[in-house]
Amino acid sequence: MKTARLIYNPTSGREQIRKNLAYVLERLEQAGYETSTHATTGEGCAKRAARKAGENGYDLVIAAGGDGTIFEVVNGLADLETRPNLGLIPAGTTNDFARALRIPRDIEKVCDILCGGHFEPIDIGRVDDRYFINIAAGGMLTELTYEVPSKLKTAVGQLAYYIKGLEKLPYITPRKVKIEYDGKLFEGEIMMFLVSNTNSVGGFEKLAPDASLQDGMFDFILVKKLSFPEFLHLATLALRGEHIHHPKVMYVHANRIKVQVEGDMQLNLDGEHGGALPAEFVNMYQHFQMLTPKDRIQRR
Ligand SMILES: Nc1ncnc2c1ncn2[C@@H]1O[C@H](COP(=O)(O)OP(=O)(O)OP(=O)(O)O)[C@@H](O)[C@H]1O
Repeated sequence: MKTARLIYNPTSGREQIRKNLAYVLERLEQAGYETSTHATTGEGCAKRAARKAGENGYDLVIAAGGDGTIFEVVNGLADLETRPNLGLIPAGTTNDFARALRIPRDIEKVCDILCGGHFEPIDIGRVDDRYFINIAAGGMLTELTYEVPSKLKTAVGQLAYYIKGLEKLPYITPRKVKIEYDGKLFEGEIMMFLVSNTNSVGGFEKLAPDASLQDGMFDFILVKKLSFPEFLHLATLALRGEHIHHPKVMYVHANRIKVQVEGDMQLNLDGEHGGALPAEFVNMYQHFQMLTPKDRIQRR
């Protein structure tokens, strides 16, 4: 019999996951998995539980929660020589990664995917000894994902990010950077940068419109210095995926990106605080096998 470890965050999103546990376990059993569960208790718990599951030889590790839970699970497993397959139950507020993989929130459909046996290889990103699955970002507004209080997210969902964002807009200033990417160089003042592994970031589905999870490349987006009205215009273009043609935006594909900054800039990794820059981002080609919908359209 195959073995699965279901690691879930009982506080994710609107706290639905616990109610669905019995159903999920029954479906996994029918699909031939002997499954055990682990409820996380706080920061770092999902990472430790995933690591242990990997070391104990589980065939499948399922992360149930928001992007933060998946981030921890991936970080617990990524540097193991033999890694279990990954499954995902989206139960967070934004669920960018699940959205990128076209994994719905409906629990029956999620179980169809978990039990369907359709695996796809996926890339992940590495920064020093840490990993990310969705996005690494620095600069303007990128700190929002970990500054928004969990209670506010539970109450109003994604709107919480926009409320906090408006509060911060007047305090934003550009930063001087030196960026090396696949042998090329950019030097100048920027508002923000995004190193994206998927096309779905912060609830914007078209922020990195060409991103593929299987090509060994990041979509690298850089927003150069701009005025407040220019920024607002850019934000509206971003909703339609048209920002990449804006003259103040640089959009390239790269496998390895090194960012150095003058002064302080904090790093955001998959929505969590990732320390301060400088940093080097490396794409780890098809590092995991992941359960995905059979009819998912593959890019590039
Ligand atoms: N039992 C718990 N009580 C409080 N916090 C927890 C618990 N278990 C995990 N956490 C914290 O929750 C964070 C991850 O939350 P998660 O991403 O799953 O949900 P979310 O914040 O609702 O969703 P999203 O990231 O999509 O906005 C973890 O990094 C961890 O610090």
